[in-house]
Amino acid sequence: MTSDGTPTLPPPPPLSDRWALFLDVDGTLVAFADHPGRVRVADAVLDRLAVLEGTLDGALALISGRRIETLDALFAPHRFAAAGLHGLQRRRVGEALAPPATPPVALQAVKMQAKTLINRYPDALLEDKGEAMALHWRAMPEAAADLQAFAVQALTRLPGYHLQPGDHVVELRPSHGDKGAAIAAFMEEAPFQGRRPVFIGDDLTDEHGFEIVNAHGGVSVLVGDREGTLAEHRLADIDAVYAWLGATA
Ligand SMILES: O=P(O)(O)OC[C@H]1O[C@H](O[C@H]2O[C@H](CO)[C@@H](O)[C@H](O)[C@H]2O)[C@H](O)[C@@H](O)[C@@H]1O
Repeated sequence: MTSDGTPTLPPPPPLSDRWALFLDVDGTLVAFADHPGRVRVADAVLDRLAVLEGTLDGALALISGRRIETLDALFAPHRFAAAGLHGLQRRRVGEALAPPATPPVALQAVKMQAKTLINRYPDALLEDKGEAMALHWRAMPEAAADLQAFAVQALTRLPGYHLQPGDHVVELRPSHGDKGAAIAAFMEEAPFQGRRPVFIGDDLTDEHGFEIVNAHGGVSVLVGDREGTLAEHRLADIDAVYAWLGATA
């Protein structure tokens, strides 16, 4: 039972090779670190994902807030099917990645102002993701209020943009697309089409994915114990994800 009195969610059923597997990255496949560049995917996890991609006939995709270019570096030498920037980017397996879009001039100005603000908080971080940007305070929680207020104010100068709250982070990203839309698009195509989707994620942005997967009669899995989720199953932590995937990290 959670603190608000709702029943604890059950664990997901065992993975079937007839399913389509969609995986969030930070907080699901990799443990959090103070800096986005300091995470690492364990070799055992990489190896297991490569095996699963084969047993699922290619129906495996990473669904992340990071850019796909960053995912390719993290998961090298593998290049999995992926959605990046919370669904703004999407790449099928074996496909070349579309060149990055030019960020709007207004976003460049916001990034410059964010740099000035970040200078007051040496352990906070501006992550420049091209068309999107993230303000991180994991290593400096006292910066949270100022960074969130800055993002709310900056949003008024960014038509077509959306404020994406996350785990010790607030992001400004183009409003079109989300993780659910990316999963739905994969489900329209081989090798995902006709399979039962399963999506595992931990953060608020993953709720879009849970909603779509539920609508497809799939298996939605929250990592951790956040309240108010649409997920119908739960794994306690990253180690439980590894165990469910059959990866020994
Ligand atoms: O959708 P995800 O794959 O979960 O990506 C969400 C964001 O993850 C990264 O930030 C988070 O992880 C960092 C590294 O552990 C951590 O320092 C930060 O506090 C977390 O919010 C990434 O930096 C973002 O770009 C992603 O959108």
